[in-house]
Amino acid sequence: MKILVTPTSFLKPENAAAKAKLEAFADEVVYNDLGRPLQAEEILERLDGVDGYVAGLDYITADVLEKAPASLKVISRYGAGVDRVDMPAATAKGIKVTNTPGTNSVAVCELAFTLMLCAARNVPKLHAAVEKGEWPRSQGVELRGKTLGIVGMGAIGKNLATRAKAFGMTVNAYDPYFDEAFAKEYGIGKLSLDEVLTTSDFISLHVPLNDSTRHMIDASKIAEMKDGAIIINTARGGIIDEQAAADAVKNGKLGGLGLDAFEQEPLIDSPLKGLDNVIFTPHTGAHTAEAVSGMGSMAVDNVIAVLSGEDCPYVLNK
Ligand SMILES: NC(=O)C1=CN([C@@H]2O[C@H](COP(=O)(O)OP(=O)(O)OC[C@H]3O[C@@H](n4cnc5c(N)ncnc54)[C@H](O)[C@@H]3O)[C@@H](O)[C@H]2O)C=CC1
Ligand SMILES: O=C(O)CCC(=O)C(=O)O
Repeated sequence: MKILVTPTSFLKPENAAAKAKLEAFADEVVYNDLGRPLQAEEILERLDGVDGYVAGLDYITADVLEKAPASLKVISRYGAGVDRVDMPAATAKGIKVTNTPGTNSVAVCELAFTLMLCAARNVPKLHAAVEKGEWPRSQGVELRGKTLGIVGMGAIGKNLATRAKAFGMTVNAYDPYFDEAFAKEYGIGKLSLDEVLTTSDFISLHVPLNDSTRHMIDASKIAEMKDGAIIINTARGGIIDEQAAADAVKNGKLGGLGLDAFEQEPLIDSPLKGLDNVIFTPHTGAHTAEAVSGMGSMAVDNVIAVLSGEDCPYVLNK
């Protein structure tokens, strides 16, 4: 068996046991030598003879899957999102795709909360000012008493909701598969998407990127939001129309943005850069010691289970 492993954080010490397990199972394990997610051509150059592929945030397009060798049986996503895997093409080729749901939900929720607090108090700007020898006594807002609107109340959205309640926020959510029992237990309001967007001081996005969520936050949706609303996106670039969001920060409609995910990663040229109270992190929501270890061990278990012909509950395209 030959396995390709591309998430560079898989090689952190937290994954020593998972790495040893994989290396004991396989005849050959090839690691990502580029130190970043792979583009289509770069994937193909590394797929020769590969049976299992533990995949980071690589762009696994239909073209890659059509040209993939017949040996490839499983793509084991190291993480929750599968938007960068062309699922119909994988299914057509008989390649199973798995993911690691829930392994990084606390890590991402804590980053979303961090971005929300940083935007509320303008922390990055204050830090930069103090570094320069300035001492601005800026004024922010408290989260207490504010309304948080969560779009997508799955693993991450639910973790965020409970923490926001502890901070004294009113929490409402939109999710087509709304979990009524959870909402009742924690006092979360069930609203439509438009109601969430028009009534919230903070809006946090936790939906997968697909055809129904692409640009779900566009200029028209932003226009209906409360003046000064702050949007947090730790889900995927592409859910927000970045040009529309940048324009809305510039003209004062939005109070700020906290972003961990972008349409083009890494973020090089972007209308979002250089704006007041737009806070970036480099798609690092899942990068805590705990989540890296959780993603690594489940991704390894998934690839081994599929290649061993065992039942794997995390196969998304049965
Ligand atoms: N920044 C990062 O490093 C990470 C980002 N993510 C992103 O966050 C997303 C959510 O992750 P989880 O909460 O773990 O997934 P999840 O599958 O537990 O939750 C997603 C929720 O979104 C809901 N949903 C689907 N379509 C919707 C729509 N059109 N409107 C509203 N709700 C909708 C689903 O019903 C589900 O409850 C992932 O798909 C991934 O893209 C996930 C992990 C790490
Ligand atoms: O950081 C990673 O490698 C994966 C995080 C992520 O975006 C996901 O779980 O979908």
